[in-house]
Amino acid sequence: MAAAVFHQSLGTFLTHGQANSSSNLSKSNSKCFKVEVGVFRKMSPRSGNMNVTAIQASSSQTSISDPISSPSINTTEDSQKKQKEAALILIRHGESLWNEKNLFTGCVDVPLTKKGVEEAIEAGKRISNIPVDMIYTSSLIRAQMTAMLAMTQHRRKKVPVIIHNETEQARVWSQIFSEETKKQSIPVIASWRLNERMYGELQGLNKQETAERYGKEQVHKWRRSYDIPPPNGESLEMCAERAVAYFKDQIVSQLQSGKNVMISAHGNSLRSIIMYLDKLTSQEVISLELSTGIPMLYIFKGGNFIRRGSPAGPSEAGVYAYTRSLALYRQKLDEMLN
Ligand SMILES: O=C(O)[C@H](O)COP(=O)(O)O
Repeated sequence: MAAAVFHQSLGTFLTHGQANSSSNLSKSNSKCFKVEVGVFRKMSPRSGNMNVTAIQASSSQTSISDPISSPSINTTEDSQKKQKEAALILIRHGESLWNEKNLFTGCVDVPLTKKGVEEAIEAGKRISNIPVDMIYTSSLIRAQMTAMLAMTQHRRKKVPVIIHNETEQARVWSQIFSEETKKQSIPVIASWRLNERMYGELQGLNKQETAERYGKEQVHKWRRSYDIPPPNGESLEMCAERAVAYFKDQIVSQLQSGKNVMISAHGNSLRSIIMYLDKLTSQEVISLELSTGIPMLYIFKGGNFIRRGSPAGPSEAGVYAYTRSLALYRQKLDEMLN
């Protein structure tokens, strides 16, 4: 399987990067969704029905403008639309050198592997049509590399610029003095609050060997339970206390003002944010797995987060593009280039 997000409540893997994954998705989840024409209704996870993942969108499903066919994105009408909706892209970093070695990583700062670099570039292709106004990353290099590599694929060719506010001097020395250049930049804000959960005394240990030593069940509890921390490390609950708080304090206001936001972070900091966005219970979050390098799209509208699922490929229009016409345009372009 190329990549997957597993969701217990869906009872299935949502596969990506496969030509027919959208239809698989529709079939496998047809019992779980209530899909109305042009609308994805979010069902209560607690009722046993499931949160909605996008299957397909049409141009009537969102009023966010098509950035290719409507380049005049700054008109009054468009900005009114933007006040109502914004896109939120979440991406777990690409494979790191310690993912490859199957070591607990947590807050140890290791870079991407070559495969991780490729995953980040591939992720960038999948979101290349979605205008990005702000980028948030953790303070760890694997998340920052992923964000930067993904943005190399973006159609708008804006330049991601890391904001340095750690000291007054850093802020002053990194100023930009051209309004035009600022417009062509995307601020990148790094915060340790989006870091991977601190894995305590498991950091640097091999996951397989740890399971053999302490038992699979115990290690699974450390890795996936909501409130059981690994020895001297953070539980998901503790990780949520900083990551979700940061999301609510710093990021939601950007979305409310209509800015499209990308967050490049980690398996567990993103699990805690997704738990919040999808209103998952502490039981449901146990089965939430995020693959490396797969962007996930939410639309923020009327104060709600509507999950659009993960970008699956050019033929799966609405999953990753705002409008069907944009997706078809993108598909044609991809076909011409390949
Ligand atoms: O920190 C790590 O080791 C991984 O990035 C996430 O690990 P997990 O899948 O054990 O939570």
